[in-house]
Amino acid sequence: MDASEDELAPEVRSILAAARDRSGGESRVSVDARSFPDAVDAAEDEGRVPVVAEVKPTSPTTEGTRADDPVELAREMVAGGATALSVLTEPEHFGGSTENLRRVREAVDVPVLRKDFVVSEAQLDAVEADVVLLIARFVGDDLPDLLEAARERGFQVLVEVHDRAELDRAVEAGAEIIGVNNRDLAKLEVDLETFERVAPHVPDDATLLAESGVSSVEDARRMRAAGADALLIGTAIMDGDVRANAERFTTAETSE
Ligand SMILES: O=P(O)(O)OC[C@@H](O)[C@@H](O)c1c[nH]c2ccccc12
Repeated sequence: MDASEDELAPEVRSILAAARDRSGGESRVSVDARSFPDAVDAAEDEGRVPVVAEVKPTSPTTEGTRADDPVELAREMVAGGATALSVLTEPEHFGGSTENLRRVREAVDVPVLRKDFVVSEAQLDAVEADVVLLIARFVGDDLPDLLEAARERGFQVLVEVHDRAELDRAVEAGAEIIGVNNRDLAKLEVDLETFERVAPHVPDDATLLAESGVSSVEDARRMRAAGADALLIGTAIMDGDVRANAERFTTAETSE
């Protein structure tokens, strides 16, 4: 463990340790990806706020587990206007699975993001997805190689950053889809100012996501005003009627 890992919340250290032990797929995947930037543009043209709705059965910061069929939840989210979906595949801390992702991607026609803690090339082969997440803080110096390895397989790549230094590394590596995570992985606390601080430095041609902590229509408007092309929303959509929740956020700029 390097020095910066000492600063991570214990839950996050446990997630990372588990991620390092996880095996990859049996053979190399080749993905015919649905374009995420095009889906974002289409939503925008139709007057909807581009929302990536997340199927997240549980998390270290959520109470309880939602046991509903992920496919049902996914369909409801799309019916509520979601532009894309994010599906947790991390099994031990988020209740996810690669099987959930496979089934969801088969059931909907929007782009689907694989939400996991991928730290090695072989893990990219665990399941097909339209977009795969790489977390700058966790992949460290391997970011350029993993980005390249993911693209060779046909994935689009969402690179998650939390501060200016990580953003610079993402841009340097050639990231085209960038997410600023409002949740600090050291303390697990959410602060929407994180996005506001980092967003002005993101190149204009990147597709920019605000991730985590968007819990109200006001938060959604605030992130959009700060430059978010799309919002990644989990808890606030998973809690209650997912269709109505998704609709509330996708219409945040056209409702009262
Ligand atoms: O539930 P929230 O606060 O709306 O957050 C969603 C998403 O941003 C969060 O689940 C997340 C952001 N980055 C991650 C990395 C791995 C697992 C999960 C995440």
